[in-house]
Amino acid sequence: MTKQHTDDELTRYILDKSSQASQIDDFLALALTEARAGLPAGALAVVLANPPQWQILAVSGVPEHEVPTDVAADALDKDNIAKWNEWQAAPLGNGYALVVRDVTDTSSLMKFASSLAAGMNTVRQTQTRDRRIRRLERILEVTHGWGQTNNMETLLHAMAEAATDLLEADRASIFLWDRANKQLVGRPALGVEDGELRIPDDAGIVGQVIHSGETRRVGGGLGDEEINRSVDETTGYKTSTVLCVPLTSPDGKLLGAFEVLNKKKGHFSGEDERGLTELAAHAAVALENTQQLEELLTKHQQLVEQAAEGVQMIGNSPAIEAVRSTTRRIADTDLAILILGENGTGKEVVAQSMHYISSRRDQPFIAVNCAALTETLLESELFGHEKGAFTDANEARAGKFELASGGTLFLDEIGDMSLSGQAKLLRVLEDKTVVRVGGSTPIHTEVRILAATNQDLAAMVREKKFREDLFFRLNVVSLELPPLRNRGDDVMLLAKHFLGTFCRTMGRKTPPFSAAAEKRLLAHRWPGNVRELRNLMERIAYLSTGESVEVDDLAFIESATGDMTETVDMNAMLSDATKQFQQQYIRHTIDLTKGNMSKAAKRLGLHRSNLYRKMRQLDMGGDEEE
Ligand SMILES: Nc1ncnc2c1ncn2[C@@H]1O[C@H](COP(=O)(O)OP(=O)(O)OP(=O)(O)O)[C@@H](O)[C@H]1O
Repeated sequence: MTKQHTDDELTRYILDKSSQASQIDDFLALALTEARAGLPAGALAVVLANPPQWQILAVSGVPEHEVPTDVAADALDKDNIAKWNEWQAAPLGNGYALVVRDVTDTSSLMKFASSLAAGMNTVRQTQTRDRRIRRLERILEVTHGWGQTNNMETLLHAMAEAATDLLEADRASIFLWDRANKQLVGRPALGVEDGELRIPDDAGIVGQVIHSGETRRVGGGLGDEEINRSVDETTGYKTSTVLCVPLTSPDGKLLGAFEVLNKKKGHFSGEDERGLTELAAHAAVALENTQQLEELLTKHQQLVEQAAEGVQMIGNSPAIEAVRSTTRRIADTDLAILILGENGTGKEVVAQSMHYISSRRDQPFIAVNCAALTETLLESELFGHEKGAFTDANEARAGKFELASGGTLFLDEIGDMSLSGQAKLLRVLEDKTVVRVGGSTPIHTEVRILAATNQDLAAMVREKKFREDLFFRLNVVSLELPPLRNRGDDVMLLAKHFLGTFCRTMGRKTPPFSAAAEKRLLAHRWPGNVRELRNLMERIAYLSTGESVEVDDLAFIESATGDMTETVDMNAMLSDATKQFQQQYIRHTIDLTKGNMSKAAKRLGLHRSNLYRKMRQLDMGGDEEE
């Protein structure tokens, strides 16, 4: 048999085996054994350069540790046969090399090396095809049940689970595109309170996929800076690798994006990309079939609308009209606003209405009462803390400034904030960043601040209890809510509104107010303002039993028959002081006569109709006649 003949036989053998093999190891074992006899060779090995190491894939006639890798490195470097003593090496492409000992015929060696390289390629293709088939089978297996379920939540969970499993990732989320609100709704959003993550539709990698309709693979040193860290901050999760594909329905409608995070080993591959694309195609069909898709997207909208409807600022008095119109005018600015007024005058109501008529309405409204927490707790509540920042800080936590980002943060009782808290607040207002307690990294936040107080902040500035720079910053626009006693007939509007609401929840018909009861309500000083009135109406709804609300039902009104304990503001102008005194004196007299206006007028030496006129002049309400 000629040498040429043996070489050809070896080549045929190699190609034959490569078309049957499904595993590279099996193929190499057969090929090397055959070549040892055919070439012939004393020993053979196939190695892979995997810097800084070498991987020995197969050996014949030599233990693994005796395979010389330097000669293989030489061969790869010059892309040609290399020699070292009785050893030779030939490159096989893609970092693979064949290493042989005691081969005399270099031309046979080269022929064998090239058929071995071709054979390895064939086996690799078979392996890829097999993996693809297995992946498709697995996809069919997991997606089989999807068509049956009509429950969006279950479906989304199943999809995320299938993706994490199939792609060996740590997490997966499906982002549905809420076009109307330019938002992406992430489900399931593990680690987020109430399981829903909403981000602007142009944020981060998912945003790019939505807008370009193209797959993105990021992380592990490639485009890391594009990962949206603010989402990580919300979830407390550290994203290192991301694969995100568009979620497109069969008729080409872009429904959202399917994202997997953190490949357990290494980075997401092109094969992972194909796998997720296939899974996404199935997911899109299943999702389209659930009627809940629309519901999910509209649910949030409905919740926002409900919340917005719940915030009603009742009142027609000129002072309230003025507040309402200023609120509308400044709602869509990002200005920090100071809302002033006694306790219970509706400062939070104003803050909420401003939020719900602004373009921030789809984002959170968060209220914090600065007087309710100790100095340390308040700072960690507002600015968040890093792990170990203080004894109980077992893990890092985002503060309200971060959580409210994109929305509104209402800081009630701002006068009670510590000076160091005030310094941090100023920083948020000036450069839109917060630094967590115990941390040093500034975190960006797009929050709008509305602050409220019933204290005299200017006086506090003089006493050095409140930072002057912060005061000026907050005081650019301020809104003043008048006490209820100065809102005239609004008292009755509010009383009827509250009584109606409470009676409806109790399933009870709302009783009307007797004329005497109305007068009594209008004459009261309302030291607790709207809150006091609301509480009173709640008690009446539960406790009164008559067809109408009578003066006797109002016995709960504080100091209704009490002494005249009110005082006139000694800093007021004479005309205001006189007005205040007259209001108080009339109220006191009406209280004494238990709301009997004729008796009250008599005691005051006035005709009854003159008393009503006087009350109207003094903004005390007072529509005519019982
Ligand atoms: N104009 C209004 N229309 C309807 N309800 C109101 C109005 N003003 C206040 N309320 C109701 O009165 C109660 C007290 O209002 P709110 O909490 O807004 O007052 P506040 O000034 O923020 O009080 P505090 O200073 O004590 O925090 C709430 O139940 C609120 O819904």
